[in-house]
Amino acid sequence: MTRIAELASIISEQTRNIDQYLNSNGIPTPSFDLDRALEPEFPEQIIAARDVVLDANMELSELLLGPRQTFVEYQYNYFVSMRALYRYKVASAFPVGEEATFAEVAKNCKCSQDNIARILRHAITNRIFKEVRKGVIAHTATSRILAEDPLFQDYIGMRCEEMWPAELHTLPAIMKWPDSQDPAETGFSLANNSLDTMYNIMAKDPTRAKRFSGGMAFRLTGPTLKLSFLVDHGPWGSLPAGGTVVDIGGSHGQAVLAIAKKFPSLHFVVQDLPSTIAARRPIPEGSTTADISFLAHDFFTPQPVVNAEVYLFRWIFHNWPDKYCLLILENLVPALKPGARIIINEICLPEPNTMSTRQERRLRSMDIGMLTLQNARERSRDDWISLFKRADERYNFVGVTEPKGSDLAIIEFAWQVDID
Ligand SMILES: C[S@@+](CC[C@H](N)C(=O)[O-])C[C@H]1O[C@@H](n2cnc3c(N)ncnc32)[C@H](O)[C@@H]1O
Repeated sequence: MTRIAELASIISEQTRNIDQYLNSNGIPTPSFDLDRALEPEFPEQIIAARDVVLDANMELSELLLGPRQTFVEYQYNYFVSMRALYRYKVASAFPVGEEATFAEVAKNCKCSQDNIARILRHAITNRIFKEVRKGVIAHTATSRILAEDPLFQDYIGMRCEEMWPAELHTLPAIMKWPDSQDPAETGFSLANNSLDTMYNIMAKDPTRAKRFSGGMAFRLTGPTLKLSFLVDHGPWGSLPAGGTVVDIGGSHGQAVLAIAKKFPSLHFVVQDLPSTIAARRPIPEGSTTADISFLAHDFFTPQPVVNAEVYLFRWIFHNWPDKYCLLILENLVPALKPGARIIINEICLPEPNTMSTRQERRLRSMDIGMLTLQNARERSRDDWISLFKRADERYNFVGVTEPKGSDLAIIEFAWQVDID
């Protein structure tokens, strides 16, 4: 059997499994119709089947296109129409469920009719709106989310207005500052005509900062970043009752709250910068009986909570070049008791050829994204071990758990003792 026939057969077999699941659960077939704005919550085996289909489907398409056409067909100007939809607020130019002519949309968006028609017809090829009759459009599920979900709007804004220009400047930044470990020498800095870091640039513009954090919040709702992976696969059940877990850079305490709901006998401390701690949302009343406290702490200074059982870092180190990660880890050392566990919840980049190309592409894209924004990086298992050992030889690597379906692994170190 040729590879393309093999792929077609994988797709056929797994699609049949998904189809059977949808039928037996009364779930309508996937579509971009208006009423399909929300993806159903699939069980683990259906998510796995879907991944197999998507991986095989991507390989099949690329094989059939061939090396040159795969590149030519790549949508290198995807963000031109997407950015225009965002800037002109096209999705809000007419009500969901109704129709509008190009002329009406152009008038409401204060854009020329010719441009709006070209932008829309490009976007329509990505299933954002549909042209129901010549020159008349209606919403699809995608344009509906764009009209109704403020966090999705922020995400699109962040992609088009922040990431895209910064990506264009990433290579010039690498050439200007080779191997820089300075978060102010990046594509993002160049795109902003600045010699400052992304965080400082954002801090000067509350509107952009709010959009960025909304975009990040949207990303965090994605199925591959669910907190349940950390709750179900972390070491929480093996900790003594009353044991302390410190979530460093824990933002508003989302991760801690998820863990606390299942392990209420633990004591939790959420640390973040003073501004984040001051702006935090209160823990919803009745959501957990666990003891959760918040503490302003800069992780580049010595850790004030000593002798905790666990120090958790979720999505922290990938924001920083090695030089800064070493500082964070060195500042943790004086607080550690023998056997203290350091839990990292982040991407663990795969060894070559151990993951499907589609999934590896997603992780490698995140790595390039971190380079673009902060001269930071995603790390492999060897990178993690080397980083911790460079910080202090007494950090012992325990292991990596990679929950199925999760982009983030659980990487564990123990202080001074060997844990198998
Ligand atoms: C990518 S977010 C991760 C938030 C959270 N751990 C999560 O998983 O959603 C990075 C967090 O690090 C915090 N942070 C940045 N610099 C910090 C510092 N010097 N000290 C403490 N927290 C910091 C940010 O405020 C932000 O909440």
